[in-house]
Amino acid sequence: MAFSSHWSAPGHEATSDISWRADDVIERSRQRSMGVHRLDPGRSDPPRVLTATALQDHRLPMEDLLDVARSGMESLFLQIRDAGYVILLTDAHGVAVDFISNPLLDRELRQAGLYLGSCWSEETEGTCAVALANLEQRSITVHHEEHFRVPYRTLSCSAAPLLGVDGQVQAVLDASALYSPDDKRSQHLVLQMVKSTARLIENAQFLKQFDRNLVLRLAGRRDFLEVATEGLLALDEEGRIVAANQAFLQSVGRTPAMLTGAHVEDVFNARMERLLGASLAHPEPLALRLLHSGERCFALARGPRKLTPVTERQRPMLHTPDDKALRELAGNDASMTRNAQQALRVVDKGLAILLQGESGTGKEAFAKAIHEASTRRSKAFVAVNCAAIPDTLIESELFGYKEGAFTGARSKGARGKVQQAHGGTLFLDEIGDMPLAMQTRLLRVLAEREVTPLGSETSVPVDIQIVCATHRDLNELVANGLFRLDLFYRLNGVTLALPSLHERTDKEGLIRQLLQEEGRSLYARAGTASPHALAALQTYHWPGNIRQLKNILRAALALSGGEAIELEHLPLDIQGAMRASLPPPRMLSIGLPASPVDAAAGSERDDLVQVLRAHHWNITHAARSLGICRATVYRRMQKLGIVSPNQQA
Ligand SMILES: Nc1ncnc2c1ncn2[C@@H]1O[C@H](COP(=O)(O)OP(=O)(O)OP(=O)(O)O)[C@@H](O)[C@H]1O
Repeated sequence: MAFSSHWSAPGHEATSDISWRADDVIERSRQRSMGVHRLDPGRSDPPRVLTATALQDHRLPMEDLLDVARSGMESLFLQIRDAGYVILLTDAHGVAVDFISNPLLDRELRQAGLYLGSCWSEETEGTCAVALANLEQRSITVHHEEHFRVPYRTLSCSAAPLLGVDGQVQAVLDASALYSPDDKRSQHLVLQMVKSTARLIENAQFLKQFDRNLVLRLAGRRDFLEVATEGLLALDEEGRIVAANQAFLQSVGRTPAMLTGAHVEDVFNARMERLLGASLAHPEPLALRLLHSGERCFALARGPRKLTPVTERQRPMLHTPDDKALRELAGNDASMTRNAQQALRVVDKGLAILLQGESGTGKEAFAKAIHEASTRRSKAFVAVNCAAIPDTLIESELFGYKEGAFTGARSKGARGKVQQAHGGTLFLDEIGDMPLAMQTRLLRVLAEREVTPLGSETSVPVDIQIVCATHRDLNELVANGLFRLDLFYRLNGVTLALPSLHERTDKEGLIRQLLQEEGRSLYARAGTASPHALAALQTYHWPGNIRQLKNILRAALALSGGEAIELEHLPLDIQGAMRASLPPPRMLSIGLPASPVDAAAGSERDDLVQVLRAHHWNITHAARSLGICRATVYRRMQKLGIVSPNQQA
């Protein structure tokens, strides 16, 4: 097969490979859907849609690709949106990790399973384009009745795999329409567009991945070399092949394993010095010949990206993630630790971060800690509570206004919060409460990275990290038309769910830490609490989360005059919760005191029972909270006749 004719084809697939026929592939998949996966074609429910957190687990490993793929998806969407297409990018498991659509069709698309987070695999959905592009590593259209499941039989879906340099499917790009003509040939052009966008994304990803290598851009035709690269080869400084893109591998009929490590001089009739020389001088196409076939091709060499040498003076300016604040907030809680780790992975990647959690769970504190961990930490952290600003003021507050835009007290003009956050972080709290008109303006700022103050004709460039927070379910707001879907995509680059205080597994440590901090701030010494008071604080359900805990500790320390907090210094509902949580003593103890002489022992026993109960009878934890060793707790339990519930008959 001629090398150059290969490369002049729109995609890199071997189109003349007669063993591959889409109809056969679809038929085999339909048989598997029935016989192997045992699916019911008439089932009416749409595909499963992952929760925001589960979706994040699929998005995180693909961060780099998502970034590059976004541009390709947007340009494809612009070309075919008016024909009613939506664009999906799925990972290798068929999970839609990115999605672009017309928000007006949102409800209908969701019902059809075309949605962010939907799962398209042959095992669960039967024959569909995403699954087949993935399984067959080919581009394919699955049209109307070809879908296995009845609910999808109005859809037309064209999908192409994105292959990594190892030849494995990294993702699948798909364009789907809810309605289309019956004739499948109407989809031919769309399939070609999906295919060439997939190639563009693969190549852009390749160039990004190997920006520190010498890269040869190859094409069969000299004239198109600069505008339509086909083959890509990354070389190390000695001229060995580090990676090749799929188009090159297909053209020379090699697998990645066969080519990796080979020397470029064993592949082309060119000396490495000549290639290097070409990359350093101005880029002139080089005419090369492939040694194995004698075919001619043309190459442009791109030199490795120059790394700016680091001088001693510059070094302190370099970013080393400062995770101290995030670590402190995470404490010893597993889900907070995971949140902090994820935040550190995405910081400075240009992704918006969405924090979800009840009021007082520390969303703003977490947003500040993200700012501290970023390269932006020396710039402003600007917080805006979207729920607290009246609708009439929010526009000028966020975007600012030009002198003369208003009369009276506001006649002078002001920079909005977006501009104030330039170079730093903008924290948009209660984003779910932002009015729809403002959402549109915010979307424009995020897309165009510039802001136009009210009354002004000129826009100002802005560079901001966005962190948003909400206690509301944005998915539900989107479904009810109260939140723009496209803004939702822009904002939830990463979603982190902050646990409520009663869910935290390190509550005791957190209480002690805050007690110390509040004591130091009020009386310049660490605050303490009696075992009773500590147990009560741990038992309470804390509807107001950390903010409520801080306030109560502060008030209790004030009432105790800086001495150890006792139960009586705590609000009645906390005292009450403690008592209500105690089971009747009869259930817990044997050998009740028989005489008044034993009254003191009785109260000692009650105290110990309370602490044990607060720690769910975990002796280690109870011992730690009392500041004594486990053996002492056991000894006291024995002496006072306390038997833990799981040892009672
Ligand atoms: N892990 C933590 N350790 C210590 N203090 C914390 C922690 N998390 C939050 N706080 C403190 O708790 C209080 C409430 O936190 P914050 O204002 O960040 O909550 P929020 O979720 O943004 O609340 P809202 O939704 O009501 O705006 C603040 O005083 C904050 O400093």
